[in-house]
Amino acid sequence: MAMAEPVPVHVAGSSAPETQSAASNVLLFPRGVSLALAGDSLVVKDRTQARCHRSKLCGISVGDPPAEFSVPFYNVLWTEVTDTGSLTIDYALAISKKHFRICTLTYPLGEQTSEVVKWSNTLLMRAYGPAQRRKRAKVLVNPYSGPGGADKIWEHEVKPLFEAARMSLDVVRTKFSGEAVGICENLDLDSYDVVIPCSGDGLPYECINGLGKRSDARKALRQLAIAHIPCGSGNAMSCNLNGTHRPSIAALAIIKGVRTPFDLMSITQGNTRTLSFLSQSVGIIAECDLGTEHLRWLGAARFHVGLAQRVFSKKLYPCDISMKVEMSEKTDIKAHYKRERTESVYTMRKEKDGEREASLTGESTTTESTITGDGLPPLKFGTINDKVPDDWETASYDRLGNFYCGNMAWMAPDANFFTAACPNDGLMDVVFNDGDISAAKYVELLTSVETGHFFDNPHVTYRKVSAYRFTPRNQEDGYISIDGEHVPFEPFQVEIHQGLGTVLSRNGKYEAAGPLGWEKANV
Ligand SMILES: Nc1ncnc2c1ncn2[C@@H]1O[C@H](COP(=O)(O)OP(=O)(O)OP(=O)(O)O)[C@@H](O)[C@H]1O
Repeated sequence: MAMAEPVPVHVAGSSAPETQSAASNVLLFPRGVSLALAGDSLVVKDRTQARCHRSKLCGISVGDPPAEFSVPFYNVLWTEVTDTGSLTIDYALAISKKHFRICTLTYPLGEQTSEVVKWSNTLLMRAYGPAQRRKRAKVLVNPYSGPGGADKIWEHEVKPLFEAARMSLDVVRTKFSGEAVGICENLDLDSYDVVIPCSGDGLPYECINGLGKRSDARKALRQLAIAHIPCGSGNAMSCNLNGTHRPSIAALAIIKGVRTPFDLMSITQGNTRTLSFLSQSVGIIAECDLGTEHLRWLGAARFHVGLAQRVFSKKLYPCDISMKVEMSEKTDIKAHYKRERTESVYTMRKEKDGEREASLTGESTTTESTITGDGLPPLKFGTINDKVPDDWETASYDRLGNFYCGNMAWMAPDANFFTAACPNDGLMDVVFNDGDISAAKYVELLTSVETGHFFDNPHVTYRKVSAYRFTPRNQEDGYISIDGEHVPFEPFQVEIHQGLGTVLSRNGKYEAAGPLGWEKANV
């Protein structure tokens, strides 16, 4: 980090009103050094600082430093005029497609700092936009997530970025399965803005269920956002909200993340009620997810290996499915998606100014959440133990190969199963297909997930539903996966609660591209 000598700076335009609007965004320093707020970037003219911006060949810096370089506002982590009279700017510099390095610009100032303070505040405003600055985070690191390595990821790739962004961090390394449930159940809501699991999708599931167990569950789920640093093998939450499964890129997305209302699903099974944020599956996908634990060391590849092993078996999963179908035509679903993407004003949850709901009363539970509510919204359609409502569509499926219900688009990197999913449309996306199609067709079907053609594949039934019940038939045992967790092989019922939860997202929407051609849908 190079330091300029301490001399008064001049804010260009401050003594020349006629040019002020164009030039007051520029700080001038001696020897031709300047910092300018231009478009969506900070433009730095400073050869000494430009050394780390030299072009790279095979990762090695070559050539002379450029005369100037720009730092996207998105990458600016913090800026301030320090007590000792220096202007500092911390930013994240992409050193590869996967990693950032933190760089600091420091310029000692003279006496004339009020204009610089103003300039620095403008830079902060542009760097953060509507996102909350200096978020107060409860961080939960699962050392055993995915292929392992969450400790290192947190220490080396994530924590330095959060610290540079002046976030306040309260970090817990989880010691046993289920610990995050208790932590979130007992968290002081007013001390944190966000809970950040550094894990796979298992820990966010625990966090949401911990908040859901509280007597003030609705308030807690609304007030505390969940954000995700990807350290597991699937990392769906981070893919959808941060647009990446790379930890340091996710960290920057969280620093700049906006509070976004997020649908959650209630699952009733036996006498329990739990929350699901991601998916439920029965059939080939559930088996791949839950039957490949021994391949955990493979990271994301374990799902591919699992699929390849099972595609040829043509196993069938007979069942009854009842659904409250809201949309069944793919053209209608594309139009709905277009409306959500382009017209929705309900994409950002305001920061905490008077938005907090009154605390809800109710008994606090320390054991499994029971069906009676416990601060969660009441169930509109009853539970698995009630009669199926008359207006639901019920059918028997003797040849089912896969049933998959999702609330997010990507289930893993490159696995955009629920192309039309939206974060707060109050609807779940359901896909299912027969299991006795040829292996070649199956492979084509699964490949179409990666190419973005899955939604339009004629073998795929795609629906938007607000509730459903799944009842397995004629099978002794099998896999049911709720957010990747193994639950008993018993009937279950699901209903969605619009905007019950809050997440941090990069843009107030999912990062997936949507079903092909949605832009041209007739709305
Ligand atoms: N210290 C720990 N020891 C053992 N299990 C833990 C510990 N901390 C958390 N867990 C459990 O590990 C499970 C898996 O966690 P996590 O989601 O982080 O990783 P993952 O399953 O590898 O990710 P993915 O869902 O992407 O495959 C969670 O259900 C959690 O309860």
